[in-house]
Amino acid sequence: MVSKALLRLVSAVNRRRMKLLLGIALLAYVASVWGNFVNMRSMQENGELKIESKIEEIVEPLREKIRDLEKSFTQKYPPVKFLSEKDRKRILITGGAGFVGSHLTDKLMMDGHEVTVVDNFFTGRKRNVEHWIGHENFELINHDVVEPLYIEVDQIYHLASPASPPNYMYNPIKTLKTNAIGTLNMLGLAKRVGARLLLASTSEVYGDPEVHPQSEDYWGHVNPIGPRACYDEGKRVAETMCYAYMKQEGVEVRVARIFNTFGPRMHMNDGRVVSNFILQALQGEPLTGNPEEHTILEFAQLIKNLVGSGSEIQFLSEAQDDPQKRKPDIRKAKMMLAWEPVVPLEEGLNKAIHYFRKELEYQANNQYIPKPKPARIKKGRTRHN
Ligand SMILES: O=C(O)[C@H]1O[C@H](OP(=O)(O)OP(=O)(O)OC[C@H]2O[C@@H](n3ccc(=O)[nH]c3=O)[C@H](O)[C@@H]2O)[C@H](O)[C@@H](O)[C@@H]1O
Repeated sequence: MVSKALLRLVSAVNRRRMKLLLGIALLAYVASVWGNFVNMRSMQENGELKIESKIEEIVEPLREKIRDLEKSFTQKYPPVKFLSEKDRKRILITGGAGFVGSHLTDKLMMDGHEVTVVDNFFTGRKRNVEHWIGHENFELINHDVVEPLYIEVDQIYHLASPASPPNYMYNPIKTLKTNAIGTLNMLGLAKRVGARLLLASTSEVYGDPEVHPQSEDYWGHVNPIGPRACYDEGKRVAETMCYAYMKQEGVEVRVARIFNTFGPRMHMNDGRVVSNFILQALQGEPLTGNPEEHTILEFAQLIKNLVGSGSEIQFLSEAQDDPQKRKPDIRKAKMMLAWEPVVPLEEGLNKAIHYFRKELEYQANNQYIPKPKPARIKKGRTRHN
């Protein structure tokens, strides 16, 4: 009896235990299912976050591209003055994509005129005037002035010609054609439309000058068959043609004899002293100074210091017909035009250095670093210009 009662008691206890155990197991099961569910949820959320950030990584540069595109559609041009029809001139600038021409383009555009740039891009570059492309007052024509040009304009600035020795000596006959035939064509155009023409001439019309400084009435000292003659004589005949058209045809002409200039937008391969020295100093190469010209040596030292370069200064033999000394006598220009240079040497050099540093970076990014080369005459090659 006792044993039966004991068994019932034990089994009752066990049933309760079993129930308890079952309850606990059920709870554990529910908890684990819930846990898994929560885990999966958070994994899913994590996954969603990861996907979202991946999408963001891809989309953000696209958004940036769209913003750039939007900006380019609403492109802001440099500020342009409004000129009435009466005051607004139609101006042709030959060589307007070059170093000097593109700055003139900026000035005349900002003054509110309609500017047509004509350039064959031998030394000029589209980059120099790209900020005006699309502007209603601006037009860019790829044309060689050796070919006639028929357009209607009020003024002509005739700058088209290579201007640095390596460039104009590259193809001397082409340089002669550009200055002779090109200037003839522009004067013919000026005559037909009654436009005033300004010729960009050069200090090289003085050759290796025998007077110092050089004034407008000095006739010059040019070797007519030397390596620089294509440019020197080309510009001299261009000047002669301007005054012949003035006297014979009544064309209004102006001649500006530009001395050695330098600054932003100068071509990397220009080959003149300032760009050569700056590029050499920036690239840690020797500055090739002329021994006879003390001022050139000073110049080399100044550029070296401004660049902060470790380049040495190297003395080479001088180039044939290289002018020994040149300095403009600007008294007349000052008196009649109230003109005188306004940018001090160091400021101008710093601007040029800043520009060339950027150009070197640009070239390096495009895997091409040109080095200024000394001028040389190419022999035995047929050209078809
Ligand atoms: O050989 C001559 O006897 C004549 O040469 C020129 O007259 P022309 O050859 O008719 O030429 P221009 O009108 O002066 O024009 C010179 C060049 O400019 C070019 N041109 C003319 C006009 C124009 O709009 N665009 C243009 O490119 C023509 O190719 C032309 O060959 C002189 O102007 C005349 O005085 C001279 O008598």
